[in-house]
Amino acid sequence: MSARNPGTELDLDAISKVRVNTQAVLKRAQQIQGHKLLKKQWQAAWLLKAVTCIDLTTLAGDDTPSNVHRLCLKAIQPIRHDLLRKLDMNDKGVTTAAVCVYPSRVADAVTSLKAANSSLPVASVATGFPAGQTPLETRLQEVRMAVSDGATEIDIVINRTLALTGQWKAMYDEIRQFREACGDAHMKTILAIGELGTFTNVYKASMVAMMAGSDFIKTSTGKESVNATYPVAIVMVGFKPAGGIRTAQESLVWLSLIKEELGNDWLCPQLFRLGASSLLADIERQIYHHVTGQYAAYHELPMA
Ligand SMILES: O=C[C@H](O)COP(=O)(O)O
Repeated sequence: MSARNPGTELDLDAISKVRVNTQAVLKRAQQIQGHKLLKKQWQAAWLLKAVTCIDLTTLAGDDTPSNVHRLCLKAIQPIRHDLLRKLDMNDKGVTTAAVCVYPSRVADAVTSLKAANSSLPVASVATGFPAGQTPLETRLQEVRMAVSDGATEIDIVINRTLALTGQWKAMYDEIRQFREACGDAHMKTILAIGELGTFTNVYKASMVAMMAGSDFIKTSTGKESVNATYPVAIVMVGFKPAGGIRTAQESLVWLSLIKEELGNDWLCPQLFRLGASSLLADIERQIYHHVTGQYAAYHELPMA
C-alpha cells in the first residue's frame, strides 16, 4: 500500500459547514451509470484491473480454516491459468489486492498464504464488525489481536451512534485510537453509509475519518440493507466500495466512476479497492466468455 495518511487536527468548523446538494449528487451518479462502458476489446483488460483491486472477502459465521485456505488460493490465482495465457497475462502476477477475514481467521489466512509462498496482504475487519456496538476497550483489543496475528490491513467500523448524534469529536478520538492500535497496519474506516441517513452525514463522517488518519474510507460492511451505491461514491471518492457488488458489469461502472471523478492514477490497489465476496466468480466467467466465445458452466470455474 501507499504512504500512510498521518491525519490532521479535527476541524469542527469545516465539519459544521458541510452541506451536500442531493439532487446534484444523484444527477452525477446517473450520468456516470448512463455512460457507454468501455469498448468490447478493452473489457477483459478492465476486468483484470478490477480483479487486482478486489479485497477477496469471507465474513461468515461458518468460516473455517479450510474455506479461508480456499479463499487464499483463489486470491493468489484469481483467474484460470489457461484464460490468462490466452490474454498474454499469465506471467504478469495477476492476484487480488488482499484477502479479508474476521480477526479470528487472520492466523489461518497468514498460514495459508505463507505456505503458498505468497506475500498477499491479509486484511481483518475489527472493532466489533459489523455493528461496532462493543465497549471501546474490546474494540481496541480486537485491532491489536488482528495485527499481532499478522493482519497488515485493518478494516474498522465507525461508531454509528456517535455519527448519528453529531458527536464528531468523540468519533474522531475513537478513530485516532484505532489508528494507534493499528501500528504499521493500514487502516480502512467503514462508514456503514446505509445507516448514516443523509449524504451530508456521509460527507461529514468521511471528513472526520480522514482527519483522524484513515488510510482508506470504505462504504459498508456488506451486512447493512443498503451497501455500496454510486451516489454515495460521488460524496466519498477515494475509497473502497464494499457490499453487494456481484457482477463484472458493476465492477466496470465502479472503475469508470473513479476514472471520471479522480482520473486514471487512482485506479490502482494502493488507492482503490473493491470489497466483495462473490464478484470474482462473475468476472472470471466474463473473461472466459471473452477468450472462448462461450459461457462456462459454473463447475468449470471453481470459486473460493
Ligand atoms: O467488505 C466486504 C463486504 O463485506 C463484502 O460484501 P459482499 O459479501 O456483499 O460482497
